[in-house]
Amino acid sequence: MTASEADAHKYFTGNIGIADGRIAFAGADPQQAAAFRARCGTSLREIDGRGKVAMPGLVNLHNHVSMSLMRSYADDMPLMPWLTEKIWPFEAKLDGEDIYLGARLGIAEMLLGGTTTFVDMYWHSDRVADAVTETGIRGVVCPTFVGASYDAFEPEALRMAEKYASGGHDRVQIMLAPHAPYTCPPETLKKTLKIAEQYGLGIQIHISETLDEQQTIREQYGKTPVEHLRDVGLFERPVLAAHCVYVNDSDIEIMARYGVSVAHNPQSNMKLASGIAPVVQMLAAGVNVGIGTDGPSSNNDLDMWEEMRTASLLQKVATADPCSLSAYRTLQMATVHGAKAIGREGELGVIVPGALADLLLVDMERPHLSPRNDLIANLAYCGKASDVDTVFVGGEIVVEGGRLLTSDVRALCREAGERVAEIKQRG
Ligand SMILES: CSC[C@H]1O[C@@H](n2cnc3c(O)ncnc32)[C@H](O)[C@@H]1O
Ligand SMILES: [Zn+2]
Repeated sequence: MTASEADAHKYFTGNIGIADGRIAFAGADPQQAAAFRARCGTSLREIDGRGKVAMPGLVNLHNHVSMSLMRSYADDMPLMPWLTEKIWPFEAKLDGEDIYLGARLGIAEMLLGGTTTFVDMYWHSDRVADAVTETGIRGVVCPTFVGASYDAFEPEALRMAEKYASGGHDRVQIMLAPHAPYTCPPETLKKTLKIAEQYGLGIQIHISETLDEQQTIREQYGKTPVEHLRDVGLFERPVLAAHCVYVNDSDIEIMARYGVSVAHNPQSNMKLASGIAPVVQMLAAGVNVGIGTDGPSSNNDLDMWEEMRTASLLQKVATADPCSLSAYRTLQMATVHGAKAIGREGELGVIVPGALADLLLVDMERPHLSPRNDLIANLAYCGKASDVDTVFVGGEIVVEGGRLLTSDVRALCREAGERVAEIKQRG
C-alpha cells in the first residue's frame, strides 16, 4: 500500500450509512453499523459499494453553465476576441428561458460525471437557480454584472439574496459576481461589497486571467489586478478568484494573507492560450486552490476528471518536477479545497459522519482502472466521467447505474440543438 492509498482510506470507503441527508457512518465496523441500524430504523440507507469505490462529490469551482449552448460555437481564439467578437454578441440574444435550458443541459453533464456542487457566474441567475433546484445538484449561483449592467444587477442581487440567503433552500447558495477588474469600475465593486456585507455573502470574480488584463489594469491603476482589488476593499469579504494565471510573489502573499481562494481552470486557460497558473507556488504559500472547468464554451466540456488530470500534468510540466501536484493533492483540490472556497469546509468534499451525503460510487471494474496498485492514482490519473455509477446529493440518488434520474437527457439534447438553431436566426 502506498502512502497516498493509506491516507485515502480516510475518505474512500465502500461501507457508508446515510440518514437525513448526511453521512451517519463511514467505514464503520459491523457492530457500529448494527447500532446505527437500531437507532435510525428505516431512515438509514446503507450503501452497497461492492466492486465500487465511494468518494466525495466533485466541486466544480468555476463555471458559466448555460454556455453549454455555445459549446464549439467559437473556438481557437484568445480570450478578448473570443468574448467581444463571438460570445458577447451571441449572449445578447439570450433570454431567461435559454439560460434555464443551457443550465439544465450543463447540469445533466456534470451530475453524470460526478460533480455534485458547482459555482456559477451568469446572467439571469434566478433561472440558473431554478435549474439547480429542479435537477438535484448543489449550486452556488451568482448574480453578476459587467460595467453599466450594474443597474440591473443590484435589484437582482437583492432579490436573490432575500430569497436564498435566509435559509430554506439548502441546495442553492448565493455569492455576488462582479465579472472582472477590467469590466467593473471601483465604484460598482464598492457598491457590491456593501450588498455582500449586508447579506453576509462571498464574492466571485475573474482575476488576472491574461497578460492583456495585467497590462490594462497597470495602465488604468498603476497596480496589479490583485493589488487593485485589495485597495478597493474587495478582499474584506471572502473572495473566490477565478484563474489567477498572472500573479507574482507579492500578489500570492496578499491572497494568502486575505484568505482569497482560487478556482484553477487549466483546460480553459490552455484552450484560450491564456497561460499556466502558478498553482504549486500558490498552494505552497497557503492559498486555497480548487479546480473548475470554466464555461463549456472555452473548455469545451464540464468534465472534472479531465480537469483533475490536466491540472496535475500541467503543473508537472510547468515546474519540470514530476512530484508537483500529486494525485492525492489533486483529488483534494477537486473536493476539500472546493468546499473550503465556498465556506462549506467539513460539510462538503469529505465522507465523514455529519457531513452532507454528497458522494459518488465509481465503478472500478474497468480495464483502465485495473489493477489497483494505487487507488488514488487510478482515480486522479485514469478516472473518467463515464466511470461514475451512482451519485448522491444530500442523500438523494440523482444518478443510478450511470443514468440520470432527474432529467430526460435525450430530450434535453434535442431541445438544446433546436433552441440554438432558433437563437442563431434571431436578429
Ligand atoms: C457576467 S456573466 C459571465 C460572463 O463571463 C464571460 N466569460 C466566460 N468565460 C470567461 C472567461 O474565461 N473570462 C472572462 N469572461 C468569461 C461570459 O461569456 C459572460 O459574459
Ligand atoms: Zn469564467
